[in-house]
Amino acid sequence: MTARIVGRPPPVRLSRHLGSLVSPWRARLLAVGVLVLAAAVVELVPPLVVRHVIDHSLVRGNVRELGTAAAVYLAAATAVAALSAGYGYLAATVAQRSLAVLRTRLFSHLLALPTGYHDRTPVGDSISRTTADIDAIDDLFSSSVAGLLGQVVRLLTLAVAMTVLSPILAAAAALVIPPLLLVTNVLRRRVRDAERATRIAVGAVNARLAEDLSGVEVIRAFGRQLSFADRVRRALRTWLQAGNRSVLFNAFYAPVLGVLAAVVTALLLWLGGRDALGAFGVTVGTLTAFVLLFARFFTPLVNLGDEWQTVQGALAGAERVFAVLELPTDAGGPTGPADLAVGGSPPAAAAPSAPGAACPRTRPVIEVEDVSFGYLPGRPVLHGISLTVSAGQHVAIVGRTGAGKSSILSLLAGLHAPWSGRVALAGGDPTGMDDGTRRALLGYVPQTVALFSGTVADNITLGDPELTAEQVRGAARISGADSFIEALPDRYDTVLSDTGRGCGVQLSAGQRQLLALSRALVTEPAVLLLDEPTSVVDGAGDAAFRDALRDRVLPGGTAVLTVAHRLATARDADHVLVVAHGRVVEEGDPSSLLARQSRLADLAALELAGWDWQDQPDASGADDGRPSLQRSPGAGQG
Ligand SMILES: Nc1ncnc2c1ncn2[C@@H]1O[C@H](COP(=O)(O)OP(=O)(O)OP(=O)(O)O)[C@@H](O)[C@H]1O
Repeated sequence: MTARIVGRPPPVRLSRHLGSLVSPWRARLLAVGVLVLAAAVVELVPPLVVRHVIDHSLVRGNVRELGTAAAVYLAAATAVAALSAGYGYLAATVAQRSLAVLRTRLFSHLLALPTGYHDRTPVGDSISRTTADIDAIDDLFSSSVAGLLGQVVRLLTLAVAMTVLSPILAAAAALVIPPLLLVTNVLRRRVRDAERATRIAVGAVNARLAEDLSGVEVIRAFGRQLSFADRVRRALRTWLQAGNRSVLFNAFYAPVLGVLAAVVTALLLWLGGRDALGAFGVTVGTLTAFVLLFARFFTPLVNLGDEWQTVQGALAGAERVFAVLELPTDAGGPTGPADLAVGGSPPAAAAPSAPGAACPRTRPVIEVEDVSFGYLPGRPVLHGISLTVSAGQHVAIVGRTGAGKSSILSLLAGLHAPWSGRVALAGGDPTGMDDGTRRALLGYVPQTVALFSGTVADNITLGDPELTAEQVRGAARISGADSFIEALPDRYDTVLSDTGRGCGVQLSAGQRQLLALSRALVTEPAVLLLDEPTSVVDGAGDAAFRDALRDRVLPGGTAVLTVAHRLATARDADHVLVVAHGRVVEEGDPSSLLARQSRLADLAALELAGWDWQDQPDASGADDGRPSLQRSPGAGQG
């Protein structure tokens, strides 16, 4: 499945997403609305008190009412402050809770997205969406949303109050509306575009940082610090330019509104000064109160302008977050193995002591039937591949670099779906398995080992509490990891750093591979997919693992499919497939293949002579999988 983020979701989806995000906190939001409305209404009281003081107390010399007026003024102002604090607090709690949910939902969704999405999306970009883009929404939700809501309600109540106070003054003030709408619309679009560009630039910078920092050893070893720093500087410059555009457009908004407000206020005062309003019954007090209300009317507008950048940044961030959430995941409903467990036992419980004991010897556990597949449309890398592996059988795939060996394993691991043909593990589609079935059924060692922060045991169990210390040790003994783990400071409780960096203990590449093997073995799976699992383990370690596989894993009924790095692995297998250019070009049992003139025999002869057959790319298209003569560095003469 091709999962790509194309463009942005239509605005209606954005509001639907944001709505569904906060909907669990409807009651709190309702309380926020009520408090906002109450604050906006109470806020009308101070100007009306001023009008009363001018028209009734000062003009008529009735100073005794001033004390009451002052008390009402103070009470109203205090009530507004209290109500604002109340709705601000409630809105912030809704923001924090809903964004915590959003972060978790986004991360879970990222984990469930098709492998193809992660193949094409830099890790830094995904990190940027889960952190910086949600932070942008957080900025709006936590600190601004209640304020913004308050400003909008305040605008409406002030507009109503001004109209009620003096329709003629309100009509004069309404002259400000057309230029106001024009300015707002132009700046809104500009700031939104700039914020969108900013969010994309932040994603690009994060992607570059993640990539460069994970390759820091290469950069330093090759003396390329300056050039890589320059690449980051260029990405940062794009971010800065987008940010500057947003700030620039935003900076214009408040001053332009200030000028518009001043023009209308001056007009009102000018009309008042020429006594042009007396005919309409506009008193000095009404004019004063109106001007005060009008000034207040502009305060929320200016405040809205100040928050414009935050709002547009949050909307641009929300677009990127929801664009990912709208991508379909791989989980197409559990379609577990049809009848992995003979006699109906669940696969997890089927093999308490011997790996794969649940599978009958004769039926294929791994099935690949006439499969074609590619990562990019129109560029197939596998053509009509077929293979089967039965319980207790070991099949090895050999072939040169880029032949398509790992692609076969990744289809079987359910990381990709085939274009055509059928892939099945114990009769089930590996892309649709639920987690429990997958865990019971499949042990997979990919070519690149990923370790996570945590202890050695955590890395073997991947945090599965069902696995016992005895099972962990058992798996490590089979893989050969047990001996080096026992030598670590806290044995199985030794804390590892995720990538061999950081504060934990660092492992060698070979030790990491043995740990990955233990991880694959610990659930005693019915299927083992091993992609060059001992390629950087020394010869003795490789031989020990091959022995353990033969003596302790295969007899339990586990079906093993190995991409062989060394031909010794292929020799040990029950069946060998030679793959070239995405096709099976030869297959058979290794001893008969080696006994006659075959591609496997050619490869064996070359390996014996010290020629590295595997590291030669399978890209020329000219050969048919027969080895070319390339001597491996440091290899001895045969
Ligand atoms: N994630 C991917 N996206 C696009 N193309 C890919 C991807 N992974 C592999 N390919 C391409 O698919 C082809 C087969 O790759 P694959 O990794 O299956 O080969 P391989 O035989 O396992 O090679 P090696 O021995 O080097 O591991 C190669 O041409 C490679 O460029």
